[in-house]
Amino acid sequence: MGLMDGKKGLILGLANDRSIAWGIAQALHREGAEIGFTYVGEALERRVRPLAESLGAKLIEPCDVNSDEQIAALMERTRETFGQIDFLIHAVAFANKDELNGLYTRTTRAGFLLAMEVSAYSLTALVKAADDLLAPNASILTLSYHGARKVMANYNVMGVAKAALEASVYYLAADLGPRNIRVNAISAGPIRTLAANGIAGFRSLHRAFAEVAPLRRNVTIEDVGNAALFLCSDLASSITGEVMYVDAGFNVMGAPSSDE
Ligand SMILES: NC(=O)c1ccc[n+]([C@@H]2O[C@H](COP(=O)([O-])OP(=O)(O)OC[C@H]3O[C@@H](n4cnc5c(N)ncnc54)[C@H](O)[C@@H]3O)[C@@H](O)[C@H]2O)c1
Repeated sequence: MGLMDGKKGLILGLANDRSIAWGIAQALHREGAEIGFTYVGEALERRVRPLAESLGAKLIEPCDVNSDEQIAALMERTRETFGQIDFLIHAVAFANKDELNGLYTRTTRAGFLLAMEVSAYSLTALVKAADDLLAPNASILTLSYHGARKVMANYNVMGVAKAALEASVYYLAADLGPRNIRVNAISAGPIRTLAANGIAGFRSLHRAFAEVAPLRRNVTIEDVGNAALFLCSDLASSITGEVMYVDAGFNVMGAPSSDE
């Protein structure tokens, strides 16, 4: 018996086998979930399709979250393939590389709006479009980062977008709670992925993190996948509106320990 037996849903944000979405997909699949995947553009489709097929995916569709038409088409295909869905995983974010270095005060209007649209509004757009597909007990999950709450050098406009994303989790949880639909976020520690490559100084941030975190290590996509599995399963049936840290404890530290 798997924790996700009989559950079906969508994962948006798979780019390659280093994606957090891949860690989540593997954990949910291992416990019996049936998963549909999306991709953006042909280059990513070539990477996503074989990964999705290796998990027996019946639905692999394009979806640029900035397009209401593509979101609507995705939900139509989802209805045909699955009927209702029990989970929706949003592992999507983007900001121009130019905005992810130096001073936050240099953020452009266009760069701000783009980061907000892809990284924050898209969760609301997806939930809105999936509304009548969501089964009672469905679980919605997004990915945040500590830069939403504390200043992280170079994270800049993405920190502001993640703050909006976390607030969206609260409001969506309040709206959908009466239907027993849960909405949560995982705030993951830094992981070397395609998206993380765009952030200036990420390598040294990644290294320093493991020196400061109470567990003295970085987190993996498997760690995040297992936490996502918990939040999407019935084990977490009373948890909603929560931003759960999966960060080896980094967020509780004020100053680094002086034990070495
Ligand atoms: N890697 C980290 O250190 C870290 C830490 C905390 C949170 N996160 C968050 O985890 C999530 C997944 O990122 P990742 O690190 O696995 O990187 P990733 O590059 O593997 O995934 C990012 C995904 O966003 C998708 N995307 C970008 N623009 C899109 C659009 N317009 N429409 C649809 N999809 C779009 C990309 O195709 C890609 O699949 C993101 O929200 C990211 O901010 C990452």
